[in-house]
Amino acid sequence: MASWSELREELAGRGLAVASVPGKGRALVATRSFFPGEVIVWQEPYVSTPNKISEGSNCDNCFASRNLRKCSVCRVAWYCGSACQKEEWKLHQLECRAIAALTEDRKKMLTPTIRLMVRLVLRRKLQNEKATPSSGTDNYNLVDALESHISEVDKNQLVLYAQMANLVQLILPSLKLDLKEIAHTFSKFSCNAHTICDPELRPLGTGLYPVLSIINHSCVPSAVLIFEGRTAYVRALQPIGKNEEVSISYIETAATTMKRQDDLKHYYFTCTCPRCVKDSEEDALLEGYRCKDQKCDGFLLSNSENKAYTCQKCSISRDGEELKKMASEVLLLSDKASSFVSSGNNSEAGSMYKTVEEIERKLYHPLSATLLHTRETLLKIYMKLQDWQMALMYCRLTIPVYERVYPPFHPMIGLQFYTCGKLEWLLEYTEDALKSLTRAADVLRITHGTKSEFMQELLGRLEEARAEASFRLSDGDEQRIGR
Ligand SMILES: C[S@@+](CC[C@H](N)C(=O)[O-])C[C@H]1O[C@@H](n2cnc3c(N)ncnc32)[C@H](O)[C@@H]1O
Repeated sequence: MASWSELREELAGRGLAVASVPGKGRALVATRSFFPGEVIVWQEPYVSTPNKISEGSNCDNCFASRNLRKCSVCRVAWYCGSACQKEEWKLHQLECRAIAALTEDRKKMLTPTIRLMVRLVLRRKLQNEKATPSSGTDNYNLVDALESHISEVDKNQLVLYAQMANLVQLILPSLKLDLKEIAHTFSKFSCNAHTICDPELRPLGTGLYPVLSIINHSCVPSAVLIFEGRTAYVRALQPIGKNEEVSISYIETAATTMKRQDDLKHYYFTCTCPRCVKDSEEDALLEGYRCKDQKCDGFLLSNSENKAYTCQKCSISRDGEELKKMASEVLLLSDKASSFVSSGNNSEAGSMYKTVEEIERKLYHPLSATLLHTRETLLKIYMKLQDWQMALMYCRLTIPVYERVYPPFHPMIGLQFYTCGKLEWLLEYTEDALKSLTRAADVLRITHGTKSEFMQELLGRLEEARAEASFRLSDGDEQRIGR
């Protein structure tokens, strides 16, 4: 199996090194500078699986979602064509035999996590037997070295991991597995496996990328992880200097410090990034109430026992009881609205969420995360209802908040401008569409590169909007000079 010196060599060739950082463990560090948008590192998964097993949502090999055909033997794996089937064959043939022998009830227990482990065991076996090649960045030693936090995992979780290990043994009866090691590896999955997403950040599957797993978290990350198919690319979001650590975000960062720390709990560390140790103003904006004076953008802090909340900008106070009453009304209505969403009644859900948004506007700061999420929900609902005008209105309202909570080159900002641009194009607001698509391309060029089908489509739309805008301009000029 490939050695650590091979990994060091491969990383050195890319301008990277593995360092040990007190309190963080291993870290990926730049040994040269990287410019925004530059690919720092990319990797194919050691193992991966689509999220929807048996339903055929994505090709097992390239994660494409078109022209899928089921493996006729195991009826679990899906491929978009014979090339992908061939590429996966050595691994799948072992998996296929094992799955095909399962009863229908056992097959139902084949969750993405269990399947990922089955594939991991088999991939290791293939490399050990030299049936498939290994390299400095593609070998089981890298999986072995992953952080597991096993001594901190709670008892109930350990029992669950042990049961899951037993299930893996039942699926692979011909192999004598070390069940303790398998349970330990499930714990590694929990803090190292990556969710494979499409270009619009919708989750498609799970993969283990042991080199990318060396990268630590920051709530103000210097890099971003984006997938093309199941290939993972880490690109710089800002200039990264020599000897600087490369960081990505493991969580949704448009949230208060408390929420972010809570989301990071299953990684067993407390983030000490600049955003987490800063004062509470940003949190007060994200979760706080708005000033009574609708023109004031100050944030409110409570006095003793939350009886009143005082604006830190103009000193006007709001009554705590009245705010509490409004907040519980919002909760009640949101519950009802979400049950309409679950039952597919989008039209009722839309009108109820609109009422929620109106109350929230009076209650929360314009940059509040709660208000943002309501507007995101309204955007989705009106997209489903094909009410483009309403969808555009809510999309536009989310952008100032995105620009406040995300760094300038965050994919979420680019994607929201893209949605805005597409809606404006549909509604024939050509000038606005051109502006939004330009902003989208400026951001997504950095986070997604320019080569993928997704980016080519965006750049094509941008060209189209540019041509249409200049045609309209020249047409207007011609009309003005009386032709
Ligand atoms: C995906 S691994 C990252 C690489 C890891 N440092 C290692 O040594 O393998 C995730 C784990 O790294 C550590 N980690 C990541 N980001 C951190 C941070 N900002 N501060 C402290 N520890 C961090 C935590 O132990 C976390 O569970």
